[in-house]
Amino acid sequence: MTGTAGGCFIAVEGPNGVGKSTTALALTTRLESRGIPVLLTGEPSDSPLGKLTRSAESGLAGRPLALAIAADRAAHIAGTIEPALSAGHYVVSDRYLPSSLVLQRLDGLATAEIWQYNSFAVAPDITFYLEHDPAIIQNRLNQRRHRSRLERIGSPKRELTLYAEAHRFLAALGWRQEHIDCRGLTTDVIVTAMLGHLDQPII
Ligand SMILES: Nc1ncnc2c1ncn2[C@@H]1O[C@H](COP(=O)(O)OP(=O)(O)O)[C@@H](O)[C@H]1O
Ligand SMILES: Cc1cn([C@H]2C[C@H](O)[C@@H](COP(=O)(O)OP(=O)(O)O)O2)c(=O)[nH]c1=O
Repeated sequence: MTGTAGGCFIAVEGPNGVGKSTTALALTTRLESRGIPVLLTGEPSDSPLGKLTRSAESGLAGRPLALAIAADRAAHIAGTIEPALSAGHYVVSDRYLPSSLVLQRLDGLATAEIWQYNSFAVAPDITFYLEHDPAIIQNRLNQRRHRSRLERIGSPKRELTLYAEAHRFLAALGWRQEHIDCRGLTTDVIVTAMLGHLDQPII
């Protein structure tokens, strides 16, 4: 997506509980503080289709869930991400296609089938994979009152392994991806590390 009128598409990925939502919000706030217009978004999206997908997650599983997530992603790209980039905005997405390469695999699908449903997806300018000690992530998840079906069948360790496989798969397709080991790092430091990886580093 690079070159879209100054816009920059950043995906924030990583296992449940690693800190994606916290970091995506902090990244957005930091960019805005530098005068950059930013759209903070995420998947499933907050459109009616995304909300339906989110609420149906305990009832839908496997292939039907994968297709619903892919449909929401197609609408999210065409209706939200691309228009923001065309307007020269930065876009920060809390989860994107790599989440499907992890969560739909947890749900029993093979990578080839997941890719078949998602091959339309534009590559972000950069995708960040947040990583942490699986025991610490698990501790965080244990504090949550509600845990989704996929959160319950996965584990931080398994998700980290599947993210490493997703990284290899997408690297072969030319995606630009960076890992950030969050152990012992404050959110501010993580955001600074992310900004240092951008084509036009932001201080
Ligand atoms: N850098 C950090 N240091 C310490 N705790 C963090 C950090 N980032 C996030 N957290 C905490 O970890 C928990 C999970 O974060 P969250 O952003 O909801 O994760 P995710 O969106 O990946 O599920 C929250 O309680 C959050 O406050
Ligand atoms: C983005 C994405 C989400 N999901 C599902 C898994 C989750 O149970 C659900 C919601 O995502 P999640 O990020 O866990 O929700 P929250 O924002 O509430 O923490 O959507 C997929 O199965 N595949 C995907 O690619």
